[in-house]
Amino acid sequence: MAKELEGFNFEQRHGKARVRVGRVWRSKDGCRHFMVEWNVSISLLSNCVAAYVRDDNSDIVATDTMKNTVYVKAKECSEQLSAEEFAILLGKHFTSFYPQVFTAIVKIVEKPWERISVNGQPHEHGFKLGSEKHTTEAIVQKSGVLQLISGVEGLSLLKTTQMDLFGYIAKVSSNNKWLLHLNQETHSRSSYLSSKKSLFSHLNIFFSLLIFGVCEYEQSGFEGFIRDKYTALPETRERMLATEVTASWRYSYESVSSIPQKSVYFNEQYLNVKKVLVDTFFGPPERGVYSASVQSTLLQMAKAVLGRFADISSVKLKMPNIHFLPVNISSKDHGSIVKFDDDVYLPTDEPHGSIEASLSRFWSKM
Ligand SMILES: O=c1[nH]c(=O)c2[nH]c(=O)[nH]c2[nH]1
Repeated sequence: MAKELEGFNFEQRHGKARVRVGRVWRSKDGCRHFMVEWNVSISLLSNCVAAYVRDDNSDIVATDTMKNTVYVKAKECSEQLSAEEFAILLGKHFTSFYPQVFTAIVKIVEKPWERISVNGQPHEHGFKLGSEKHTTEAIVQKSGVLQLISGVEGLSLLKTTQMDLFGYIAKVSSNNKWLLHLNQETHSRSSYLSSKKSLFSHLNIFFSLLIFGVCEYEQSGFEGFIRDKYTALPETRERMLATEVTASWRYSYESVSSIPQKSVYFNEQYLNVKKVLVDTFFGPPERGVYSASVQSTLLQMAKAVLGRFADISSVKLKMPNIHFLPVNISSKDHGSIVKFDDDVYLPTDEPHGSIEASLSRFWSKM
């Protein structure tokens, strides 16, 4: 909240960032362990202007106390809970325990420890580190008003340029039981290409098109953009599409008392949303889905989330376009040494395209 101070607007907050805590819970028989590792950042909005203007710290909640509180509350949580619930629990504590504090902002990044399987059997107490991270931010007011945002960061996704039309049809045919008899000598793409003029091949193409309708076999392209004297990028319907998704979504629960009571509800929701994002990016396993641009894929992903989850009011996606550059090498003496044929790429991480957008329901406040 802005305050007038000696003719200026003044806003302040203070907190403790990056408090790391691990918590283990055990099943009733003690055999199965559950664990989380959280990185907690707390920011308190409070009436402590005197500390800035009069060297009077009497209204300050020490950031060291905030750090200790994370461990005390983790200890007190005897049942496993989600990062969202822990963030809300901390927010409720700071805003109710201290008269000076009117708002608490608690962010948590959960490290992706996943239960390991040994010989296909889930291990009782063994974990390995996964890749993308579950994030959350709870903003809790003294009145109990809540804003709850969850997200995922570091979700790296890539779809390769799809094979050409004949390769695609060969794959479709060889995976399709009732076409298999037409397809005895066409399991590999090269044998397919060498026999592509045969009657069988034409029948394959015919039946494949019949079954799958319009043959949308490319996975990603980028065409029809502005061309001018600065533009060198060729148009394409065949390219690698790689990104590292950062997504955040706002839940529609508006008070701490209205959140679902099921203890790991938000963990389940995190997995559900992530699945919808990933499935929408890739499309069905056999066919995939064409991406006309990162922008178009991003919007489809955002729409899928809002379409699927009634308790999510808005979603924000950041999807850098991580370029895989075609490799073409030629020498003065030998001419072309490597000619790009949708096969050899130079992976890069910078520069990268930066594409982000958010989508909200009309009644959303995000
Ligand atoms: O999907 C894309 N969107 C862009 O805005 C863009 N710009 C660019 O150079 N390549 C791409 N690809």
